[in-house]
Amino acid sequence: MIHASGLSHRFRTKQGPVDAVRGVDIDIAESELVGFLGPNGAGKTTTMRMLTTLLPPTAGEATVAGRDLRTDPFGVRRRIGYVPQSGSAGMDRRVGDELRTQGRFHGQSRAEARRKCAELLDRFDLSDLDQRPVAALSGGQRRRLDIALGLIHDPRLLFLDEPSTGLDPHSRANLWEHVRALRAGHGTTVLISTHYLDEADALCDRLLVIDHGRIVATGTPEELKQRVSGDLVVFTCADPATAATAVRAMPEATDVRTEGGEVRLRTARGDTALTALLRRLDSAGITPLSLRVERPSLDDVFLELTGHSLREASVAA
Ligand SMILES: Nc1ncnc2c1ncn2[C@@H]1O[C@H](COP(=O)(O)OP(=O)(O)OP(=O)(O)O)[C@@H](O)[C@H]1O
Repeated sequence: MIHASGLSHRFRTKQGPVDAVRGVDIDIAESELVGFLGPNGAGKTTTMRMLTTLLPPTAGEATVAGRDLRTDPFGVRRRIGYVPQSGSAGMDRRVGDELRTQGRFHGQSRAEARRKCAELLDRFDLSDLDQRPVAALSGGQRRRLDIALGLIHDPRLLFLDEPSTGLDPHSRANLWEHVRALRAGHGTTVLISTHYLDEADALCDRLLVIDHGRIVATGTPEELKQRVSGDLVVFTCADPATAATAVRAMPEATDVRTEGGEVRLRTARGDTALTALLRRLDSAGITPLSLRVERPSLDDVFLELTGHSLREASVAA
């Protein structure tokens, strides 16, 4: 659904050139739900603006929804939906009119546009605001309208640039429910950037991690977490030093340490290594008193890949 190679964008500023995106390759299959993660200024929005034809690449090429970005930008636009970070609704328009007009613009009949508008107003808790001017909406309400506008024509490919930012938990849950329903019902492909790592972890099939304009990792959330440093297994027993010596002989265990009366070790898959660990301890005559497995989080992945925590970066922004 998206094939991009060597996609780059250089902004020219008075202070000199800014290489916002540096030779990005992206392949996204039909119906994939892909999370686009990266710290502030990593190049997510610039990449999305190129893929949605809003910004010409300075190098590279891409096919988006089966159409060439450079030679058929209108073909691309007809097939995609884009929810930018900043609002796309006209301030002097009424909420319902804006949605219905957008539906008509995409070729829907009057009745179809009315039906889709009612469905989306309901989905995003905007039904009471049908006649309200956009300028009189709160920030969260406006954000929900932006998302509804991007979804009005049931696009085959949907780009969502930090759609959850500014939404309350209830609206976030509604948004994700809608995104999943779109995929289940229509096979919609979705590229979504988010700073909510828990969302990305739970809901995306695959993640792309970008930093300083380059893709630094791609994989399922599970694959990325495994790549980092494996699970942490922590156990206590009567004699931690002897236990640590016994565990060091295990090929599955790395970085075996004793700390505060606990034995801590890293292993690629904590769940499968547990049986081997328990056998090993048993044969050494050691009985564990407590044992736990800690899986790496996506924030650990971030820290390892980019040198900083996404959580800290987004709080600071
Ligand atoms: N119009 C512009 N002119 C000059 N530099 C720009 C412009 N737009 C973006 N940049 C720079 O390009 C780089 C990438 O910005 P971009 O907005 O793509 O990052 P991002 O990953 O979307 O960040 P965020 O998470 O904060 O939205 C940054 O260094 C940014 O300052």
